[in-house]
Amino acid sequence: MTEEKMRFEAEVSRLLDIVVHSLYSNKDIFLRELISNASDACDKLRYEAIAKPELLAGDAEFKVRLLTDNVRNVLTIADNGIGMNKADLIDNLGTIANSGTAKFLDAVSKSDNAKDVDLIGQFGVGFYSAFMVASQVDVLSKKAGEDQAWKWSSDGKGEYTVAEAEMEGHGTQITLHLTDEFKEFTEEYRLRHIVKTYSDHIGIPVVLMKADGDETLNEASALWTRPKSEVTDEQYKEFYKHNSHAFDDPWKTIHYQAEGAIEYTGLLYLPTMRPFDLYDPQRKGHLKLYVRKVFITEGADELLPPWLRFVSGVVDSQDLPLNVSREMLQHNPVLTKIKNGLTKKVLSELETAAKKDGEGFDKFWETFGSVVKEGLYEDQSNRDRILKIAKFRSTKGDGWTTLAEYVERMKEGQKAIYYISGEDIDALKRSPQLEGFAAKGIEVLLLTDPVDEFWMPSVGQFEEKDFKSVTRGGADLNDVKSDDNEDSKDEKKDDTASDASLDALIASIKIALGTGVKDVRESDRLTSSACCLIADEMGMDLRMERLMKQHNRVDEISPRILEINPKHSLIKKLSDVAIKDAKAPILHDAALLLLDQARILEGEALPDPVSFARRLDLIMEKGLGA
Ligand SMILES: Nc1ncnc2c1ncn2[C@@H]1O[C@H](COP(=O)(O)OP(=O)(O)OP(=O)(O)O)[C@@H](O)[C@H]1O
Repeated sequence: MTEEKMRFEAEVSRLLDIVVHSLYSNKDIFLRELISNASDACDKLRYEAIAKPELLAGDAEFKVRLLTDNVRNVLTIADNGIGMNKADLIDNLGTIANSGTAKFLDAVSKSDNAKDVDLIGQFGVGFYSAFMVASQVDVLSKKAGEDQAWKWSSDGKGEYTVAEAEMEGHGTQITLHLTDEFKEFTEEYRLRHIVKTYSDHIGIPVVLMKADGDETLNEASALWTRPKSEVTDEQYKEFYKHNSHAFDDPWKTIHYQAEGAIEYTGLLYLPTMRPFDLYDPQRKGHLKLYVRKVFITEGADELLPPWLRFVSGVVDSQDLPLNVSREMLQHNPVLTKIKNGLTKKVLSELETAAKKDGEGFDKFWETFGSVVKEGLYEDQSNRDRILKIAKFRSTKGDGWTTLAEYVERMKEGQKAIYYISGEDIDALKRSPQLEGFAAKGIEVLLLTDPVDEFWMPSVGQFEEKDFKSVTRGGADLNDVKSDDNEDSKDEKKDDTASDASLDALIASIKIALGTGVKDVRESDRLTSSACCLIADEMGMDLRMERLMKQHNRVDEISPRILEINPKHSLIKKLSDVAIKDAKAPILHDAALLLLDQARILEGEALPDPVSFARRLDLIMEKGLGA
């Protein structure tokens, strides 16, 4: 028998090192991981056997068997699932096949403290957890439909061997040579307890092989097929962890039976924590499709819209044919109906939570709101319902607000729902474009998710009120009734540069800036800043355009409108100069400085910082009377 010696991929060695050096304080979970893999292997064979029943070779009673030997200190976990051939063993147990594990390593390497349990808690390292309790692991496996069995062995220290082997039937037997410290895992009571705690929901029997007769340790009926009243919270939680490869607790568990035209059982979970790969385009969801308890596929886009991709669980259909292939799932009318049903169910659960559990819902929104908002432009049929539960930050207080609450607070004469968007809440709050709104007591929504730039233009309205960016077009603030003290301020005409002098200043700024700006005009939205940039009414929103530029979706930022504040003392002084001498050299430098200042306020890079610095020096020198 030839034995091949191979080295683990470097990443696996690193992973093993972390696992062995006590990643999880709770060692019991190695058994959950191995039983979970065994049950997945049985699910896979059950599915393959639909088309090729001969793969079962007469062994259709799927089960996981636990064998112990407390003299040799050995625990074996055996299944009659799909099995692995030589290539599978090398691919699955010698490299990082699982993208989640690769991400895990990535995250650990970025963390200062490799024992950062919160971070690590989000990941499962599956098979490799066996090395937490064993000094050597042997995997004997035969793939269903093949004749040759293989044995994989390793002490987890950098190398493993693969050799031809003998084995009856197909499946996988994982033998753990336990270290003395973990002798307890050959004790029947320990295994009974662990299986009950972590693997009770597994749909196939987990059987402890004993001298005095075998004992099935788990319930062995798929959890979702049991009546709700017979499932405990703990069991729901464990199933969530197993099914979703998650380590948090679910925020909501939705277990229901859909009856009528289409019959299916849904067991859906809304997580508490954001899965680390939620924005990874390669990510597969964790909603599994079963047809009458036979596993068909996982993470099918046909089951849930992308804006609900954080939902995990199981859907078991009565109406699909058992031999449905994964390819046949696309455009399948039954599946489309199930998808609509699941979406409505989750939405109504969210609506109820928004009404009855404000705090819980706010936390959910904080974690998943940016994903749910994708539904506002992707899912026309549910747009209105999503818009009603959507929450926003605003210039009123630090909490969240709904659009309905915003509308209730709108000022007399205010026609639009105002918003400003950008990357950072605090920077947004300081935007000069907000000054006039603040002075009139008008609330402005503060949007910081990139997705906001996409749904805003396509949704356009809420309760017939237009959404309007405060960085685009006219502010229309004159129609809104001011708070009393502000009215009197407005009336103080001598506070403002005269029309004629302001016109002269605007004309000279326009000449100085040329095509660098689209227009220069008087602002009604500024109170304390001298100037700001605004996008054209018809143009793209300032921040939207910047975002598109970052993603190379537009080549050039288009010229903006420079608004100047006629009440600002600098503008007044410049206006006085302009009316006396339109060609005064200071006006040219001042125009360029004002534009650069407005760019800085926008958080934009200056096109020519050297000239900016030179001009600033010059003006400072003049100020010092040099
Ligand atoms: N008992 C088994 N029978 C057949 N294949 C198995 C078995 N155990 C593991 N494998 C294979 O090895 C792969 C790696 O297993 P591992 O537990 O490391 O990751 P995983 O199960 O894919 O993901 P996770 O650990 O996040 O649940 C599995 O995807 C599977 O293909």
